[in-house]
Amino acid sequence: MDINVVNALTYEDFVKLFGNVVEKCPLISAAIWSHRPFKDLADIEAHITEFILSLPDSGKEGILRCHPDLAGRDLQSGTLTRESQEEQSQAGMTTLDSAEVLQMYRLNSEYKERFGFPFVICARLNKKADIVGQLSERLKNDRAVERERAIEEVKKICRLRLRNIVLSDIQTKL
Ligand SMILES: NC(=O)N[C@H]1NC(=O)NC1=O
Repeated sequence: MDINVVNALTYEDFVKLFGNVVEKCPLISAAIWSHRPFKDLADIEAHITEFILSLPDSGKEGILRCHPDLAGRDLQSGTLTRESQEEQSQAGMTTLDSAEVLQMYRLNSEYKERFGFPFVICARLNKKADIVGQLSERLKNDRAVERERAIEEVKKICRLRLRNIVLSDIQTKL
């Protein structure tokens, strides 16, 4: 994908294309559009990171709360975003047996009860066993540490989603 094509996009098309690089947070792409022209994809990523890190803790937690649970209700009812569906599928979350679904439900609930936001991890970079292990492990963190840890995962998810957009045909997404 040519960065000049991206830089020529209207904000409507830019948000349509990049609006879900951070799950259900199109506000972020709408905000960084004004930083055009971008040098390259890494520059877009840097602006997204800068925006996220500039938020107060409540804003960062708001971003986390826009994420669906792994193997949660949205997956069961088929209401995940296309990106999240692909990611959860790659991590093996769509083929859990009923005992594993129950285990995820319990751990996700415990996590949300403790922190007030859902457990977020870059599913593409983790297999099923790693996700369960990390979920149990990160439950031990204190809230501030865990908030930053989860935001790091949001950045990883964002990087891979951006890369996916570049590799695919821009026209098919507009
Ligand atoms: N809760 C959570 O981590 N959700 C996600 N992770 C990921 O890679 N895609 C998601 O939707």
